[in-house]
Amino acid sequence: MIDLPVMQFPVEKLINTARASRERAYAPYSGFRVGAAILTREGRLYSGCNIENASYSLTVCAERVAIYKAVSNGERQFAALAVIADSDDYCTPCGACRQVLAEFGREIKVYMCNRHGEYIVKDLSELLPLGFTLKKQDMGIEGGPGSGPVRVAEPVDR
Ligand SMILES: O=c1ccn([C@H]2C[C@H](O)[C@@H](CO)O2)c(=O)[nH]1
Ligand SMILES: [Zn+2]
Repeated sequence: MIDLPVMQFPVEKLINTARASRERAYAPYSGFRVGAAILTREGRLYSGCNIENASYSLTVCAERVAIYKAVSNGERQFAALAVIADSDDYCTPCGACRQVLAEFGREIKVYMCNRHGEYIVKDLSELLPLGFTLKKQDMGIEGGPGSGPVRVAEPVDR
């Protein structure tokens, strides 16, 4: 793996990719259009936009769309994520997206942008202190999550 340090990658390119994806946001209910982009440690980019739904709760954030696109293309190692909305405020990822991102590492840089492309940047570990993880011993298997047979939950007595 090349493990491109994030500082070697132009942050503007990451943010511009997120901004371009925002143009494809499907947000007829909130009108709040969001774009995201995630950078792999080998330097590949995946983008996402928010996709809303008439049932509201099925809405998916731009960040998770980007993460899921990347992971479904075989990516697991991430350097940075950018998120941008059409707002003067910095767009910060929701708790669900922080947790989903944390599945793939705590050292990921998160660029939270305003409409002008200005940003604040923090490590995911700062955005999600004490986030939930399964320890090896919780899974009852050697390698931790993903490396062994799936444990099926016991049915609950009613
Ligand atoms: O970081 C965020 C915050 C909100 N949204 C979306 C969800 C919903 O479609 C709309 C309003 O919350 O913005 C994102 O995609 N990312
Ligand atoms: Zn979210």
